[in-house]
Amino acid sequence: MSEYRQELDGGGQTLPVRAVFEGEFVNDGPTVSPPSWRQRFVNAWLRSPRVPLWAKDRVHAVQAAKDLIVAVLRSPFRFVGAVVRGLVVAVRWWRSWVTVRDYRQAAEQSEKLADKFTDIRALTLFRWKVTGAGVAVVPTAGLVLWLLYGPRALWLAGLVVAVALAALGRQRDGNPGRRAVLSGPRTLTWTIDSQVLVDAFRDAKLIGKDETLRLVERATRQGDGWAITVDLPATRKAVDVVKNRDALASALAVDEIQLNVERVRGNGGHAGRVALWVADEDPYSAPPIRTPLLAVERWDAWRPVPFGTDARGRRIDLPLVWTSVLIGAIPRQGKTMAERLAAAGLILDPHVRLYIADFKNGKDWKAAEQVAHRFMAGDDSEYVLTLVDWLAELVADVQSRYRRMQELDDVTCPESKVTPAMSRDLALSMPITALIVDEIQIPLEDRTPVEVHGKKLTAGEYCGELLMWLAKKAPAAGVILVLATQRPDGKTIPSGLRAVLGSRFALRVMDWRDSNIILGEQMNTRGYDSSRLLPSHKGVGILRPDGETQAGADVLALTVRTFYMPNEDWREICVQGRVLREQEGTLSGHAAGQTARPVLDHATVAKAIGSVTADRSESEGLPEPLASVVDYLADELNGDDGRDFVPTAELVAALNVEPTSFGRDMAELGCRPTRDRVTDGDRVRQVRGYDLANIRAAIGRAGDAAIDGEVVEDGQ
Ligand SMILES: Nc1ncnc2c1ncn2[C@@H]1O[C@H](COP(=O)(O)OP(=O)(O)OP(=O)(O)O)[C@@H](O)[C@H]1O
Repeated sequence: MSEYRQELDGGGQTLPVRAVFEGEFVNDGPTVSPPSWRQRFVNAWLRSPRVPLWAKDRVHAVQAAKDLIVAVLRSPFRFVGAVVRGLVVAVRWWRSWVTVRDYRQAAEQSEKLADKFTDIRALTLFRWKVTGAGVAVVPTAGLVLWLLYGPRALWLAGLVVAVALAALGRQRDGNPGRRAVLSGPRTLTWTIDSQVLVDAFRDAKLIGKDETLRLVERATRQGDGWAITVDLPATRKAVDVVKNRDALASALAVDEIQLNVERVRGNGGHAGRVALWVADEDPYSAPPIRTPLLAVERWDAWRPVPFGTDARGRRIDLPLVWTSVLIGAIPRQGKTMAERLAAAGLILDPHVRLYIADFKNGKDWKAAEQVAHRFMAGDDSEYVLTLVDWLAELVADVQSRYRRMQELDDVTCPESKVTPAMSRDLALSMPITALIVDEIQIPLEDRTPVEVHGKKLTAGEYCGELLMWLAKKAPAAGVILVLATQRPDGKTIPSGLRAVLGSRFALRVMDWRDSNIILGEQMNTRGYDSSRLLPSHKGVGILRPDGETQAGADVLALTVRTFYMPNEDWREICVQGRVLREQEGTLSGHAAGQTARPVLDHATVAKAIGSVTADRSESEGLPEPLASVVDYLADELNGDDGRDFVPTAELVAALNVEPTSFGRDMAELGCRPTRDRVTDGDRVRQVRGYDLANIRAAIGRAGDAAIDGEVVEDGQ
């Protein structure tokens, strides 16, 4: 048998490695000894569903002990309460008995009260007599007992009666009439009496009248609130509970901001398992917490950046590398603060290159000037055009990165993605690069005409195109976008751009539509609607992270309150960022005093992003029905290898339009139908339809008209 020799890393030492034959089972690992009986017992104990949770876990054991002490301390009061309720029940029963209520009601219903009146009266009289006899007998019996056995017998008899009354008056499920009409605040009673929680789920219509919950983890104190995990009945879904959090909050009599509902996923969870956490009070009313970044000397941009805390006070970090972030809110809700928090982590990593564009033109970003490779603060068209240049520079950079990555060996660059080592290697020149834009709606809405690759566009549209390309392609090459907008409406931020921004953070907005625009479609129906956040909750928003957060890998979105970073802290971080860059020799561009503008070839960039004509045509600015046609044929209009004719019947069916008016509207836009042959299975037929070249020409005409119109408007 031949033997190969394998060299160990570094040591130069060689070890013989036996040849391995195909199909041979190889087990080179250390032999695993079977678990001892003790380990087996512990494993079985921990896994058994029959062993209660308190016997497995210290936290639950402590909670169970606390519950027991509370129950013991409360028991005398509960007993007295039950006796009083029993007495009330007994008196009510006696009253209805002595007045022969059932007989009387039956006679009333059958309208024979007059006939039965004498009988009823006689029976009432008789029952009063029995009552009188009872009243006479009971004290006499008591006296006899006392004389015969002394006072102890009386105590014993009293105890028996009290126990009987307590049994009669004990709180039972579905006992109408036993509950006070106004039972006072319901808050937190569910932590003691789980029936209250079941009732709340029923009241919120999350489970049916005959259904109940199964307790997975009893109520325990966690942070400043109570946590409990329950299983819903089969067929009921945890996502519905998340969705109808408000109804549950109402049923539990707490503000919805205090109620945190999460679906328990992965191992130990399933589609019907819900973890609830109810805060004792508004978790966001406490003073804000300062960013922990103040305490660190430097940060690694590859580590998620400390962003804020969730309602339970858990720290939530925001992963930034390989993704891009969109932050949206109405003014004065903490948008800039959130964006600066993301930026702070990047500033404290001297290997990160920063492009910072502040279209708010305030002092919020001023301090970052000393670390930024490119920096500007302003809001007129001149700045928008500068941003366009930056974007073009970034597109060219990303392309050059991909080209260079192809040439790198697999050890340095295992995939077409920048690695931490690559991003820090100055020779490779592929640092993590962040483009941070505040008030992105300003450049996106800018109407300055620009001509790119022979096409007329507005600067805003071109910005949108470039940003879209970057958001799609750049994160893997180490270029991150962090965009914040004050106007999160559908028109301002093109849907194509929104779709490719991985992480979203929505602070308070005006209505659920705006919230969906930031967080993604249908998010309000899944229970995430940032328009419901309170105006007083500055810095509180819904985070839809791209990747794992401390709340778990599978959490769709969570409410986060950002850390607080006033200007002095921000300045301190920027100063530290500069010191670090100076030490590492990574200070460049604007921060290093270089004012040279990038040398750009917009034609190459436009060609690279390829979509200037086609993507732009995605409905925006085009009249109907051309916009719908363009959306439907998007890929075919973009590609050269698609078909060049589309049958009218296909368009009419796909767009669900009336054929005659569709033909007329298309003709008005200069698109006349022609006849062409199409293959339908084995047959070749001649049908009416439109040449794609005609449609492209119509798009061009309509687009030019739109831009010309805008220029005239601007000029007025
Ligand atoms: N996490 C937070 N905790 C407490 N207060 C905060 C928090 N975040 C922001 N704020 C406060 O909210 C106010 C608005 O913050 P910021 O300037 O970031 O809002 P903005 O949405 O960027 O405003 P604009 O739309 O005017 O640019 C500030 O006074 C700030 O102190």
